[in-house]
Amino acid sequence: MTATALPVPVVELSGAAVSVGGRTLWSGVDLTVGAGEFVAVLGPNGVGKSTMVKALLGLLPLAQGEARVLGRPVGTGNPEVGYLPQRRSFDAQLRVRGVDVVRLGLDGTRWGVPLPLAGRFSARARAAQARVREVVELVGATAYAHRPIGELSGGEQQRLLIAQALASRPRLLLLDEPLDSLDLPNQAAVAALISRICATDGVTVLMVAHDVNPILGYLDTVVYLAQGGAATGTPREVITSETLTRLYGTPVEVLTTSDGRLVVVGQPEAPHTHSERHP
Ligand SMILES: Nc1ncnc2c1ncn2[C@@H]1O[C@H](COP(=O)(O)OP(=O)(O)OP(=O)(O)O)[C@@H](O)[C@H]1O
Repeated sequence: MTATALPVPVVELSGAAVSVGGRTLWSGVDLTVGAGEFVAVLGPNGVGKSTMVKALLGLLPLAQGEARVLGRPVGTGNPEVGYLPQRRSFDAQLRVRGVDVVRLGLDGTRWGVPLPLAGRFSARARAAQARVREVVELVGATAYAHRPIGELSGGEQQRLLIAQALASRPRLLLLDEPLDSLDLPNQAAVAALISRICATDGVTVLMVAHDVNPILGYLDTVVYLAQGGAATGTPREVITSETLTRLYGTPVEVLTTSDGRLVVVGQPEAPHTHSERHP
């Protein structure tokens, strides 16, 4: 009898540690993430959440342990990995349309160079247009995607940027604080959208976030980073008063609401600016 091959994990970290400038940010991180899972990377400011994304992109070598993405050692320029970096904003005067920004996710290097007339009607161009339409619809941005991106709200811009990252059909999407600067209803809406993308398209999403509450109901796995330690597992395993108090070094309480949802109270607030990097 032939044994059925187990699916290859999308993200695997084993005994992983990262150092910058000779300082260890986090260590001993073990994580296995499968297809279609929604994972949040959480923890206080400066603990190294973005650095974890950079390590998975192959931009920063691990100091210890091993990192594999889609069964292979991490490397740069993997077309199966989509990435949305932290803190993007568009100038209010920018006239480029939302759909053009999304299209950049397919052929970024050719942006702004008009195709020759014949090229505009080629099968390839038609397929690209169809894909842009499809992802714009998927993120619910059809109504405003033809407007200049600079005129759109933060939440609308964020949806179009997620569409851009999805355009090339990545199997892993790395999002660095995509909810930053969104109001609470928009944070919940974008979290619901990401969860839908995981479920319907089988895309694995690893997202850095500050506040766990708006996304908690959608997460399969959480990674809490803290100085000198880390905890990974399902929200129910990791999000406990005891674990978060230990990781943050300050009292954090986890409550269960009458309808069974977890709520984290007392998690240190994220400052609006990164004072140590942007005085
Ligand atoms: N290339 C680098 N060289 C030196 N230090 C760095 C480098 N990149 C990051 N750091 C430092 O590593 C630490 C972790 O940075 P990182 O951006 O990963 O934190 P974070 O948890 O994402 O923070 P935040 O919540 O504030 O966005 C910070 O102290 C930062 O200044």
